[in-house]
Amino acid sequence: MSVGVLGAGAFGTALAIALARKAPVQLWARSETRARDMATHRQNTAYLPEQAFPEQLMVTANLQELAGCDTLLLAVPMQQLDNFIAENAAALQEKTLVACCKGVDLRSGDGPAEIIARHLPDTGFALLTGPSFARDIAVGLPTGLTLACTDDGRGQALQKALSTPALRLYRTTDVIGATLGGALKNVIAIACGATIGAGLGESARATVLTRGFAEMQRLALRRGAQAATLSGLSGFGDLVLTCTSEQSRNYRFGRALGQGTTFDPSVTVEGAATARAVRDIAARDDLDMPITSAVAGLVENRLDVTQAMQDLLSRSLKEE
Ligand SMILES: NC(=O)C1=CN([C@@H]2O[C@H](COP(=O)(O)OP(=O)(O)OC[C@H]3O[C@@H](n4cnc5c(N)ncnc54)[C@H](OP(=O)(O)O)[C@@H]3O)[C@@H](O)[C@H]2O)C=CC1
Ligand SMILES: O=C(CO)COP(=O)(O)O
Repeated sequence: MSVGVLGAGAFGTALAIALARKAPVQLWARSETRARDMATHRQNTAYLPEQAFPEQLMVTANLQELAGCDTLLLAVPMQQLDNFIAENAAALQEKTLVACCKGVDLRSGDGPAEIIARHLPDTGFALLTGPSFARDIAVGLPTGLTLACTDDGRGQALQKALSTPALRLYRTTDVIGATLGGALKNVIAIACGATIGAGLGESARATVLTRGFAEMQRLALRRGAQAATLSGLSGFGDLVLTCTSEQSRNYRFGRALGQGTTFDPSVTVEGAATARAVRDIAARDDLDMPITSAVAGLVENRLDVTQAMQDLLSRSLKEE
């Protein structure tokens, strides 16, 4: 299997570094200047400074140079995926595409699998997700991930090719569960960050995390996911990581909302758009997702954290 990585941000670069420790990898950046800078300095100074590239990592801004790769990892942000696939469909045909993004597209309400199937219906698809910070992967720290693929034969081949001594991939055919777990944990991480930022305490955060997990399960099970996927790495595992770590951009964004401070708008915060997309899906499906709705309200500046918490606490009492 020959692997290329499309998207040279933090995650794409980290995956390329990890995989290039065992076999040649091509990393594609959309910016010629960035690609040249990385090739010269053998590191990604913009997104992942001080992580030296292995010898077998090649960088390019020319997609044609990845023509020989049979497997392409897509590491662009979720809200860019639709346009990215549409613009580059010709180069992506007849490849196996492994989406590495976490979220739900705001325009269509779709996840990566549906978006790719719409543009490239005959292309092999898998999703790589789970609790993993880019820097940890790049450094070579032990990390467990979920590889979701409906075609289990393809899934087994990808699991083998993309696992390394430090990166341990678990396999599932439940693409729906893996997609929704990875998308929704970012929304709940914003809520947890806001809770801590507003000084509401760690007990409150534990409640938000746990009731957030109940929301994740409610939506995912309704959409056909398996319960075991939600309690696995791509669901519960990533939820715990993202809701409790200062490394998480979603958590830090939520904390800034809670503190009433500004947050750099150029930073990728997948949970912000996903909260709005999922709030709309839940309304259509007649599902109760109060924490997700509260996060959508915070992101849209219709609510502040005090009001959001007041709304959540004043709901009628219910069974767990
Ligand atoms: N960072 C992490 O720890 C993890 C991230 N992920 C997921 O990976 C995905 C990517 O995140 P991450 O790498 O962190 O994000 P970053 O913000 O670090 O990087 C985003 C990258 O995508 C590129 N990009 C943006 N839009 C386009 C486009 N239209 N066409 C081509 N390239 C584009 C950017 O290019 P440019 O620099 O030119 O703007 C940049 O290289 C997200 O869905 C995230 O949830 C998953 C697990 C861990
Ligand atoms: O998905 C991640 C960890 O698994 C990265 O989280 P952030 O996007 O919040 O930084």
